[in-house]
Amino acid sequence: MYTTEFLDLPPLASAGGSVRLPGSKSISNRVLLLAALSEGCTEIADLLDSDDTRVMLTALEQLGCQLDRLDGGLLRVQGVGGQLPVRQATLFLGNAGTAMRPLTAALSLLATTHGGCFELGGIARMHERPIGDLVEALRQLGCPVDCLGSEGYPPLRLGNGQAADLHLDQPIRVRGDVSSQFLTALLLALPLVARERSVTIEVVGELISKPYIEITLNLLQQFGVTVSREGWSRFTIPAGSRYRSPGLVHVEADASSASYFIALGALAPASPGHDGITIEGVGLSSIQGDIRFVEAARLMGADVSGEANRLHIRRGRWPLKAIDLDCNHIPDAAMTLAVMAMFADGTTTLRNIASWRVKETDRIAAMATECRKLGATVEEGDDFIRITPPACWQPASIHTYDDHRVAMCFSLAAFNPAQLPVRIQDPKCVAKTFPDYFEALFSVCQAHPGQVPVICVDGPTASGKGTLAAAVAARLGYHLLDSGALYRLVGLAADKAGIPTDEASLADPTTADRLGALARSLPVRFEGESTWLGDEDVSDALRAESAGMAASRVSAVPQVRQALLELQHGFRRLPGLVADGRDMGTVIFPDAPLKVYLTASAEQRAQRRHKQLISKGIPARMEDLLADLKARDHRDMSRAHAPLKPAEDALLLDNSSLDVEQSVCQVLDWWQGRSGLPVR
Ligand SMILES: Nc1ncnc2c1ncn2[C@@H]1O[C@H](COP(=O)(O)OP(=O)(O)O)[C@@H](O)[C@H]1O
Ligand SMILES: Nc1ccn([C@@H]2O[C@H](COP(=O)(O)OP(=O)(O)O)[C@@H](O)[C@H]2O)c(=O)n1
Repeated sequence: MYTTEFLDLPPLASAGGSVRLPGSKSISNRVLLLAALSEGCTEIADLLDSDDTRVMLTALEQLGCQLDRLDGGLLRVQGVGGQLPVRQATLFLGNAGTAMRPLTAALSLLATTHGGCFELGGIARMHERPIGDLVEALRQLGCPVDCLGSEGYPPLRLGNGQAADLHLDQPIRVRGDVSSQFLTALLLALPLVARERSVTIEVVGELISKPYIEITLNLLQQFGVTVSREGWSRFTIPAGSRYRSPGLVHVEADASSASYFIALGALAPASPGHDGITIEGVGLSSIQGDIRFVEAARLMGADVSGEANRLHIRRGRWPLKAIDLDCNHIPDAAMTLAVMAMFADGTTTLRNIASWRVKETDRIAAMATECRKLGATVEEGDDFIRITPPACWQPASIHTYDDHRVAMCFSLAAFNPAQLPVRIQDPKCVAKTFPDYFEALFSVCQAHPGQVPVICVDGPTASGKGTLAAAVAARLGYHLLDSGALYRLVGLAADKAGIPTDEASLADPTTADRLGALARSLPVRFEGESTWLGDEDVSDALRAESAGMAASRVSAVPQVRQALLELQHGFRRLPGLVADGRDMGTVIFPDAPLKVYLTASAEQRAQRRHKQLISKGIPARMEDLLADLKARDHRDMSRAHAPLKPAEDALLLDNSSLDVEQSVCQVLDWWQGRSGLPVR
């Protein structure tokens, strides 16, 4: 997951390949609650691991439900059989509507029938999301529910510690035209109190987002409760209902998450050697309503085929076709249509989307504002949005409103025909449903040739290149290439293979060829902070001064430099790279948009290295370090092949009087200047 302040997406050119998506949020949180309330033990496969499921899991544990993680990613939930072991708890539910609404209903009923008291709250935005209609319905039933902040909004107190009877004789009336989650919450909760009598729910107003109710009914059935319904206005839970575990439940991949990859397949040219995008884990027989996004994407021109559990998407009609569509049945996935609309041949109108206004953020306003930043013309109303594609695309920094879907939608704008980069602010907001969204996106996308950005940091030893490069890479979410480590590895590997690396031996062409062959087939693996050579962790051995000296000697051998060239180019991957070494800007990445040549006085550098070694418990003498350092500088600068020198277009940074943070800020400033992106 990218936890950076922002993530810059370089202009993307093509896409192809296969992605497996994380489990559906709607199914995951419903299944968790049902498994927890059931009799018996449920094993759940492919459960989504995200912010919203994590708050549900924590809440269930607090309520006394036993959860065990099994091998193979299974979660075992020991059901409580409708009897909560805990009668009092304060639950923090973040911004997860799929946890807040059903838990409110279930805990209200249990608190009232058993005499408990629960407080439910979340982050500030959760306290702005209405829940009054559900509260009203629960009060009709005789449940004590107090709104602890504003009336009609969380946080809530459910129950007052006293057991009381519920009024189940009259149908329970609930509004269905603001959020279908209120009805879902009641449908999930009422079987707990329908052992002796049937319970009926009447929906007031036109029910929105019906497909989500279908998911609920489908899952209730899997857990042993068959609800009968008259149209979409009256639902009856039969007498004698009780939840029984079905044993094993598979969670489908998230159909709303699939919408980004369906859109990707529809708007990206196929990468060489690929025939579009394949999505694994969700297909045409999905129980999720958002699978009907496929129909909407087809209307816009996408070529989508599929099987029960897989989808395949190719770019069909191009440009995409503008549409005018009632999106009430796909409220979440419809946001993706708004971004597809920017690639269409005219004005697209998405209607009947009033529920967008009460989601993670006001999504109509958010989509309108951010589409406009990119140059689109947008009209918005209470329940619609109308988008005309940009005549002239603008570089934009997309604000994401702590809304995962805004972030995921706008990543697709990186396919803009003007080949402008797109900045996504706060990319970690995707953690709500799809923590590794950007990794998945990058795994199937390609940038235009030479457009994966590289920042080169070259300079003499101990100038702080490694420190600076790592910090800049971490701030930007870029990959890191410590090219010196590769030369150090060759030195170590030569030592192990018994190939001499003293200067006289290196002058012998046979030795040079052997070293080149060794460098070409280095069995190297980078795993987090560790570097492995074959089956040996050489992370510490690599940092020894002797390894640096050996690296300096072998790095003068042209065969070695040539052998490492391709390996180094392989590090240039989306979303970008920071590369440190001696010839990053001059030889390896001559087209890099930013090259920094980092220096400090020899004395300063020797002092830094001394401090660094001593702090690691490695004995060192200043005089020796200074002498070695000068020898290394001399050899690196005077060798015939790829000598250390600033690239012609490098920016010089003497950090003798700067601390690490100041150097990092300077480089980030330069980078911001070259990115062509607005800061906000
Ligand atoms: N700007 C700086 N000011 C002070 N010390 C620094 C600075 N940059 C790096 N250092 C310190 O100098 C030491 C050597 O830095 P390192 O990144 O290993 O250099 P290089 O990769 O150029 O050999 C480290 O202990 C690091 O913390
Ligand atoms: N791109 C590079 C990186 C390192 N090297 C060589 O490898 C040696 C060790 O590099 P390093 O970056 O790990 O060394 P330090 O600067 O960290 O001391 C350097 O002294 C260079 O001779 C190189 O020739 N080209």
